[in-house]
Amino acid sequence: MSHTTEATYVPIVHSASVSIEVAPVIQILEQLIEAANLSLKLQVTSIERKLSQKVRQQLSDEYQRPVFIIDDKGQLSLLTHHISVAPDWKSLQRRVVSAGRKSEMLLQACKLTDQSQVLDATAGFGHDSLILASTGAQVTMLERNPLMALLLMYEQHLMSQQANWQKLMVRLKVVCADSAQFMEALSAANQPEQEVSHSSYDVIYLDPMFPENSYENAATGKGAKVGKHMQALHHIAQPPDNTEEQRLLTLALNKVVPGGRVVVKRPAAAPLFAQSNPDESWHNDVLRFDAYFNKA
Ligand SMILES: C[S@@+](CC[C@H](N)C(=O)[O-])C[C@H]1O[C@@H](n2cnc3c(N)ncnc32)[C@H](O)[C@@H]1O
Repeated sequence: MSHTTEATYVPIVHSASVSIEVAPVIQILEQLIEAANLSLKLQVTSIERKLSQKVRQQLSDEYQRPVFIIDDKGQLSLLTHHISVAPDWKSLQRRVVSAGRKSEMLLQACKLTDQSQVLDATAGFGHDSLILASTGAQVTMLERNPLMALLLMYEQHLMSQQANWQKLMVRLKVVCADSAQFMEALSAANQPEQEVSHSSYDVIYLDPMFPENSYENAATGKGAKVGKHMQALHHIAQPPDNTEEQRLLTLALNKVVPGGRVVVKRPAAAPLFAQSNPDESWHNDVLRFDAYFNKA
């Protein structure tokens, strides 16, 4: 999707004593920004201090907006509101390997084969995309926040260098786009070819933001604490309102093949997405996956 908006300047901070070479990291990020036409411009800053937790908090307060940091091992993270997070796909290795056994509720709900084409319409840190792609399915990952999209693209680039991740990496495609606009444009003649290889998908997956307290049990007020990744996202992404939910569900149902499905992830006790009753639902104490079938 091409961006005509003015580029956002993003600080990217590293310690002067970092033990890796920073220039190649910046070069790759700039290449990714250019190739995906992201509306971002990096402002590289080297600081004398090490990036300890205290220094990260100071940087967060100083900038008052999301900042990229490159830590002393060369890892790229997004720092926002004192929290620094990275996709860290390696940490999912065990789940990715065992996901083939369909032990994941996400996969029970999505019912994929190695021929499936999936659209993850709310990619975030890409964790669910990895589980989806572990089945052999092809996954197009949509992320509308350009900082998050760049984090995903960089992670995919890094993991593609690892021999045991390469097969999985080629099944993922990260696109920086608003998913409603992307789905609307799927059948439009003017959609740039490099971003769209399909006019419809077997499964469209939605994991939209929800209010931070949605995991709480309505009766007791207690519940699962939101993880660090979600805490960070709550500072940079908003939950959809009812109109946006309706739009996303309607578009998604129109863009799955007959017999295909739209799967929506929700906190277990959250209200129905777009106030629509699912055709089937899977849940545990924390999460719910609601599936809507294209019965055409
Ligand atoms: C709850 S997170 C998804 C987490 C993801 N499932 C994972 O496993 O990491 C939602 C993400 O979707 C993105 N998002 C929300 N609405 C979107 C939309 N309409 N189009 C594209 N991305 C969207 C947000 O910026 C955020 O990064």
